[in-house]
Amino acid sequence: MPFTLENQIVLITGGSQGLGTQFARKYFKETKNTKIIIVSRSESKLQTAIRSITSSSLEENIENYNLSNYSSGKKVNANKRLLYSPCDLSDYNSVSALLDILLAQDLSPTQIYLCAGGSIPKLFKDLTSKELEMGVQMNYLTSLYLSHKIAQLQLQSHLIFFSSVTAFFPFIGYSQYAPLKVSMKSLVSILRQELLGTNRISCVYPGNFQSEGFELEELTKPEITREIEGPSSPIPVDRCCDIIVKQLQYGYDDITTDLIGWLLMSLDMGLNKHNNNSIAWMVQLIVGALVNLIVVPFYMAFCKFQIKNWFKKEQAKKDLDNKKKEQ
Ligand SMILES: NC(=O)C1=CN([C@@H]2O[C@H](COP(=O)(O)OP(=O)(O)OC[C@H]3O[C@@H](n4cnc5c(N)ncnc54)[C@H](OP(=O)(O)O)[C@@H]3O)[C@@H](O)[C@H]2O)C=CC1
Ligand SMILES: CCCCCCCCCCCCCCCC(=O)[C@@H](N)CO
Repeated sequence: MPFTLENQIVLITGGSQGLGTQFARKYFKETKNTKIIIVSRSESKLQTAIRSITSSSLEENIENYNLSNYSSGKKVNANKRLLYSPCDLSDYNSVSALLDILLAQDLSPTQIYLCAGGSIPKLFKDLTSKELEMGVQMNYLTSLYLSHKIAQLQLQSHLIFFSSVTAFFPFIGYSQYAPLKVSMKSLVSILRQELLGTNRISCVYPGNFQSEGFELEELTKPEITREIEGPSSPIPVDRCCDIIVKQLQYGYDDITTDLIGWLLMSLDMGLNKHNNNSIAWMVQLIVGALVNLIVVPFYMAFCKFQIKNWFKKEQAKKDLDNKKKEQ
């Protein structure tokens, strides 16, 4: 079935900012009949997103957009195309309640963008237990619980998961985040087998793009992490959104958003990238095999040198600070 924006019911998690809001904006502006529901924990952020998408004045009663205000007795107005619903998707019961409301309002989603996620880049030893827990909740449980409910309800939604380039190459500074994005890749592979024939399942592996989340992670990102991810300079969020939609329209289901992401995915083809036998896939497979053989051993030696050097510089800085304190 061809991928279209029109005549859909689109559920977007992580829709209160960043890429999620951008998808909602694109559907709202480029379609006439598609209904869009944005979900995240914070009602105020969702309302801000609604106002920015509809460029509606502050006076308009924003509560009219709140799906939670409608019960089975009070139906959503048929011409209401944009709605929001506060929901902590890392809480299973909240996810169940969200789906109950959607089904009661005849809003069974045809497309679901599982954008909720985010990272706190730090060295592993510097992370707090709360930050570790948040990493699992935001980057795995939010997608796990929602896709589990979709599978149990046997809804035939097109599921679009969001992993990251770090799933192909987890590296220093992303211990709170990358392991969960690798888990996302693994879950997608299994669901493609278990939901074969009922759900189209896509997985996006973005490189860096500008968003509120990206700005936040820059605050704690170790310099060595920034150095390694240098080749993935952040692209505008609208460009990232358009790249993803274009590839979905081409029929691709393993999607990257920049060249380095494509290259790193080529190194990770394995048993799970054979779901769209095409020339593009063949080229990527051959490039990956050659680069794995010829470039990767040298790059990994260089990367190890970079990291060792960085630790030496950090230690020198600490020794200098200690000397100053002693004087
Ligand atoms: N920006 C980048 O460079 C990259 C991002 N990605 C991935 O792309 C996706 C979108 O990224 P980006 O736009 O930067 O995201 P942001 O960090 O800007 O926004 C994250 C969104 O997730 C929501 N969210 C977080 N936790 C929960 C929860 N428990 N339940 C419901 N909603 C939740 C937040 O809303 P609220 O706080 O209201 O809950 C917010 O809307 C993420 O999965 C991210 O990991 C991948 C590679 C690069
Ligand atoms: C042949 C070998 C060449 C290897 C080159 C290595 C280059 C690594 C680029 C990594 C880019 C990581 C982007 C992370 C985006 C993300 O998920 C975070 N912003 C969190 O949101």
